[in-house]
Amino acid sequence: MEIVTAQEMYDWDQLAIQSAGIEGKVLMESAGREAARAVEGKVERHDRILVLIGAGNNGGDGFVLARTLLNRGYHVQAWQVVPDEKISGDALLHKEIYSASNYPLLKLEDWEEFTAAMQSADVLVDAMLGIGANGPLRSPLKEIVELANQQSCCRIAVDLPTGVPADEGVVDFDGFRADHTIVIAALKMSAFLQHTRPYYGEVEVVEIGLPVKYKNKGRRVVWQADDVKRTLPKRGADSHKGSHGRGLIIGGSYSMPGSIAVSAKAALRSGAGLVTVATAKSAIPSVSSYVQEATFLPMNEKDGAITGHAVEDFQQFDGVAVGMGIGRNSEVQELMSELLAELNVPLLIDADGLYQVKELLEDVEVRSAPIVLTPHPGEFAHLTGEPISKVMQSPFAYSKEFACSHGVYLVLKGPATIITSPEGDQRVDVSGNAGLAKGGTGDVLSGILLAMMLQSESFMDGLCNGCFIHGSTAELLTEASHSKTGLLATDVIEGLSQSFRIFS
Ligand SMILES: NC(=O)C1=CN([C@@H]2O[C@H](COP(=O)(O)OP(=O)(O)OC[C@H]3O[C@@H](n4cnc5c(N)ncnc54)[C@H](OP(=O)(O)O)[C@@H]3O)[C@@H](O)[C@H]2O)[C@@H](O)CC1
Ligand SMILES: [K+]
Repeated sequence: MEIVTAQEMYDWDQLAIQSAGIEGKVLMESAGREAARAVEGKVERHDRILVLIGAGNNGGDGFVLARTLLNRGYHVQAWQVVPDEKISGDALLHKEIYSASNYPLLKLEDWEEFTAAMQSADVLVDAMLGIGANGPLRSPLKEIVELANQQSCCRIAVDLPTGVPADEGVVDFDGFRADHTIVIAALKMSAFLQHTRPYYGEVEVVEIGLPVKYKNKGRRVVWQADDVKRTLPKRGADSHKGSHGRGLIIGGSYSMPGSIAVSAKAALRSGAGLVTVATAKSAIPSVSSYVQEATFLPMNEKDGAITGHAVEDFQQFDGVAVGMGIGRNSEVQELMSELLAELNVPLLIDADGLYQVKELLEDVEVRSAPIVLTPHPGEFAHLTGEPISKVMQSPFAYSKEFACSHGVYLVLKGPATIITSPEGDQRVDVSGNAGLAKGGTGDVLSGILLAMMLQSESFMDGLCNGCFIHGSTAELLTEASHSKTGLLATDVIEGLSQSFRIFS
């Protein structure tokens, strides 16, 4: 499913109109009718529905939606909240069709009357402003949004909640706080940003007949269950442990053995053929007691942390994950530098390894074997040298800039995880829930991703599948047996088998 900016949506729309000959008024009819159908799924027959209609094409959708719901016998009041002269083009045509259907159109002239109507509505439908939002909300939309947000009724937005920017990077806005947003044709970027996402409520996308042939080439999409089922590698009947890759996990220390233990176990549970753990000698007993299926490469240590360099021993592996619980001392920096320069296999870097990589970005750029970086927002801010708030206002742009300029796969973790390829393709994984907001879950993800790197033909598919499986496992567990409060990283590992049964 596509994720677009406002401009990309307009381009798609224009191509459909010019090249496929679908007229704008036809698209508007489809958009309004599909939105009406979606509204029907969220309201009761007896609900009093108030449709707020603005000046642009979003308002045009509102005229179609109001007419459609009235035709179907719903209790609807249509309120045009802008002066007549503001309405033109396709929206004006649909206003005329609405009026020709003999349905009453109310106009915002008396604020008291309008307030009373809002207060007695069970459902407010916002068709005031969509992707054409330009700058902070002006009167009267600003006051209407404020009033609408004070009501305790159900709020439904068409395409975008009024005032919420479609694109990333805009933080200063007032927005309609929707319980549901019915998105027209394609998801807008702001549905995935932490500062705009809460305005959307539940999201439903409706298809309006835009020819897919002209769409945005799929360079920014949501990765969904069907994609996982289509691309997750199957285990052949005649495969052996060597067919599924030999993975190495480097990290851990005497005082932090858990991170590497859960990574190793998660990699094995995700199908890696063989997993070896390279860690401080003193950490091996505790790691091995949790993950009996792994083999070990003992590393020299100082104060319980890795100091040894053994890159020649690492060349035999098909993929390496480094950084979990490894610590931040200068010897680790040397090891990271050596890994980047000498190890010629795919390398995933997480946690403390990311901290070290900040100083080694030039080595990252010249490395020919793939590199995967898996930061959370704080780690990504550190890598970019920008404040976390700035990075998270425009995570698509920052991710793309970073992945392309350094030639890495970037997995920017969060409620909407953005996975970016070195070529700038982006996919978003929205699986998972608040149960994952706990220590150790990132280490589990690193283990899953290593296993996917070992087994997938396409790196991007593998990384996206790994993120999806991780999040979906948390969802499955909290639906079936666990609470979000009590969920542990180790529970997620134990739940992986169930997820692979569903998605393989
Ligand atoms: N793309 C598609 O495939 C299809 C798209 N469709 C629909 O069209 C929508 C896009 O329509 P659009 O381009 O007319 O923009 P839209 O959001 O209605 O806003 C424009 C109006 O808002 C006003 N306005 C702007 N900023 C403002 C502010 N800060 N505060 C107050 N007012 C402000 C602006 O006023 P002006 O600046 O001109 O004075 C102008 O009157 C899209 O979201 C979808 O719903 C479907 O119908 C069919 C297929
Ligand atoms: K809207």
